[in-house]
Amino acid sequence: MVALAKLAAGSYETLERELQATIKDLEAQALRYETAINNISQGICFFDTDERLILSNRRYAEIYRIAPEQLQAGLTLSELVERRLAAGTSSMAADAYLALARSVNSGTTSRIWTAKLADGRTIKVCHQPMPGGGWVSTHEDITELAASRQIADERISLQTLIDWVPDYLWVKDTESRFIVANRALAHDSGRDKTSDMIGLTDFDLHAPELAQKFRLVEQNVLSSGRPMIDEEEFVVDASGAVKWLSSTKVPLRNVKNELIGLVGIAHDITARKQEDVLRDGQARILEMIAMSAPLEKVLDHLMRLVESQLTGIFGSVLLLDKDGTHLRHGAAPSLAKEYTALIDGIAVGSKVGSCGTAVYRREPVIVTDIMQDPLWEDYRELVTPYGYRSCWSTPILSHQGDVLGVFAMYSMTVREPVEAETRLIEFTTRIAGIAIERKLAEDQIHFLANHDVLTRLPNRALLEDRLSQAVLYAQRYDRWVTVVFIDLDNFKLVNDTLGHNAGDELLKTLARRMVECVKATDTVVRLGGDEFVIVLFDQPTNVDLISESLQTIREAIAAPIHIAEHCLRTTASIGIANYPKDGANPQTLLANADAAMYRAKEFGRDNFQFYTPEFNSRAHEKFVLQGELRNALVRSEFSLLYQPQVDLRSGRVIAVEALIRWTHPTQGVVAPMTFIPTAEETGLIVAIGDWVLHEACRQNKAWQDAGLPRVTICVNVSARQFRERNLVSRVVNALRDSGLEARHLELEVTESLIMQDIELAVATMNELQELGVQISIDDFGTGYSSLSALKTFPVARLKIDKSFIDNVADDENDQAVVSAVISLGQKLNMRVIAEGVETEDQVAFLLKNNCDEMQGYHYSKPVSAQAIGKLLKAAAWPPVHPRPRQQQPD
Ligand SMILES: Nc1nc2c(ncn2[C@@H]2O[C@@H]3COP(=O)(O)O[C@H]4[C@@H](O)[C@H](n5cnc6c(=O)[nH]c(N)nc65)O[C@@H]4COP(=O)(O)O[C@H]3[C@H]2O)c(=O)[nH]1
Repeated sequence: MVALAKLAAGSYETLERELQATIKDLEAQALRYETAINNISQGICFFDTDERLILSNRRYAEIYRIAPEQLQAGLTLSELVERRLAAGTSSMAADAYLALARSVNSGTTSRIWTAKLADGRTIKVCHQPMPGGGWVSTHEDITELAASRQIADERISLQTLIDWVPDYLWVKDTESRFIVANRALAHDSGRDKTSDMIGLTDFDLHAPELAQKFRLVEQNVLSSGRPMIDEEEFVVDASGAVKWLSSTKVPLRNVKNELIGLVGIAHDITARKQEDVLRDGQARILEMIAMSAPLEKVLDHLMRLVESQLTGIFGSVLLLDKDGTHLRHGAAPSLAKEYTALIDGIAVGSKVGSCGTAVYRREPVIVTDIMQDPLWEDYRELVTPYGYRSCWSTPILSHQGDVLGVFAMYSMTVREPVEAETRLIEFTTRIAGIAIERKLAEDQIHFLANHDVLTRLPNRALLEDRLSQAVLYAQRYDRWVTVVFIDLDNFKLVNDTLGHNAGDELLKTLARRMVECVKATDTVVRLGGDEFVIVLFDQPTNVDLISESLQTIREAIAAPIHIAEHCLRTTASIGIANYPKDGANPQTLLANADAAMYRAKEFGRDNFQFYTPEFNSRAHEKFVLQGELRNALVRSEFSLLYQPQVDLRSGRVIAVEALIRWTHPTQGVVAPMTFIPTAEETGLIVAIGDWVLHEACRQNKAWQDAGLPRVTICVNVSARQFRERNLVSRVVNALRDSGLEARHLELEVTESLIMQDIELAVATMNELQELGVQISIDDFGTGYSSLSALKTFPVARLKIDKSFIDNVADDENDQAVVSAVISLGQKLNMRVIAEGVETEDQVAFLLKNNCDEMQGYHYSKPVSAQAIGKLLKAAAWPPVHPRPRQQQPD
């Protein structure tokens, strides 16, 4: 357009000149352009939209080995492909190539790829679509670069590969020398570079035994040609840590299949192994706890288990003392023994190292540097010689949250626990808590099984054991053992009058006193109720010295005891048996001390008796007696005698006392005092008493039915009978069966019987009185009746005990007592009868002192029912103090 304008305006010559110049310029420009294109190092070609070649350079012709003249403009893409195929520089078949090229050409973005030519060269192709259609592509021969890259890649990637593997990887020759080792193996073998491993053997890295073990395994692989797969092995690495490995060792062959060494790979399974050890260890410890293994052993195992999991850690368990203020050694298998001895018994407090403080605070105390932490200020000197630098303590708690002890981990380095250690602390304190709690529960069960809960003294179960030990000791050292059997007198009275709490308090006080007055090696046992046994260990072979100890015990028991507002004095019946004189074994000694105690009771209580062999024959007799008594009722061997009771003023028989007799098949007539106590002990008295009641009522009714003057029949009731709940209904039965009116029956109860349980006694007496039955107090004066209590008793008569009557004629004291009782009884509206009256003087005294009635040999011994019948039949009553008409021997 510019040229035409000029043509219109100027001359042709000018135009031609300008045109020539422009053509020249363009030609020069094209030449420069072609020169430039031909001189670049990459092949280049341009194609138009019709896939016809616009331009290609020389390098392109060179790369594809096509003569430049065969690459004229206008050449089609498929013709070009044909030429490359012919030149052997195509990367694929013609169709495939055309398909690929067209798919690339249809895109709008550039693509780069590497083509591998048929002649082996590698060409990098960069393809760029042109805005108006067609494309330009550059081609670079990178054959050499690719080759060197490949070599570099292979080399670098193999080492990199194996170095990145955290497992151990190695290749060894047939002499077990390392040819290749990865970084992990070199590092753990203490080598800086992997190349430092080359040529080394296991003997350069491990202890000889371990190296030999590896050598044998590898030689086995090499000689058999069979791989070893996933075998567990352990090594000690350069840092001294033990590692468990799962190793695979495979024979290595060259292309000719010749054995040239082996390839090994080993995977670190230490963590898994530790988990296994921990799991197995935990199971083992729980089993030990379940099997009641000693606590020290369980804790020792636990500490070793903890230490097996960690490196450079020492475990320790301290147990909280019963007093709750001190810590005792529990287990610390790896701590220095001297150190554990020094901290044994350490106090709990706010600044007592890690352990004492952790228990005090009831929370973990982590001391990372013992040398700096103020909690250790007072203990630094103590710990310094052992080099412990950090101590992490955690209280061991029961499931209820009570502190049982403390677990500590000591380390020689200044640090705090890592996560794994914290987990292990939790695990350990939990297991230790279970073990300690179990032990405490067992101790408690054991204590309860062997001790009396009230007094906390050993019980019968422990007695034999302690006594056996004492006997063994005495045997060996030629000493004595003294067994003291103690039965408190009238303990029941305290229980009944002051209540069970007072009784318990009394027992506890006496138990404490007994313990205080014997040696620590002696044993005080509560057998139950009010019975105690003391085993005096290691006694001198001298009865006098033993008596001294006994006297101390008696005094301890007798000292006043203040309970609430009461001041009590207790006495005891004590029996003593000594080893070896009175028995060679615990059972005999106990039985003989018991027999001696009974003897003391028979002797009127509040005394002690040494065992003598006669006690045994007595015990034997008692045993036989019991058997015979059981049969006596069935065989009707019992009978009753009757002793008259006379009105002192009128001389009339106003009552008769029924007194039992036993006609023994071989011994003849046996007096009641011989068998009544045994009948009481065995309970047979209840049946016997029932029989007496029925027989006495029946006899009295028989006398009445015979038309004889009416008298009261007096029947003795024993304590045991009185305690029977159905005493009243038994009395009702006897009255009903006999048809006797209640007012003609009197029950004699002893003063001590009433005092055993005043409330119950008064209630029963009231019931009987309501029936119309009379009550009298037998043996009055021997018991403990207080006057105020006496007033409340529904009692018709007091019987003054024979012991006061015996000497009443001469003894002023007895006279005073008897006259006092007479006036007392009369003031209380009771009649008073004197028992055991034998002489005229006694009668005279009684008459003078206004006694109401009397009973005794002076008038009549106990006689048969017939004799009483005759006596009653006599029409004329004897004068005031006559001799009886007839007397039969008792
Ligand atoms: N030396 C002497 N003794 C005299 C005289 N007057 C009476 N006695 C004896 O004194 C005892 C009086 O009976 P007790 O005090 O109830 O003492 C009775 C009573 O406690 C008990 N007893 C007797 N029969 C029975 C019974 O059927 N049941 C119960 N539970 N105990 C009975 O046995 C005890 C002794 O009975 P006995 O041997 O029959 O002895 C009787 C009687 O024979 C006397 O002037 N001089």
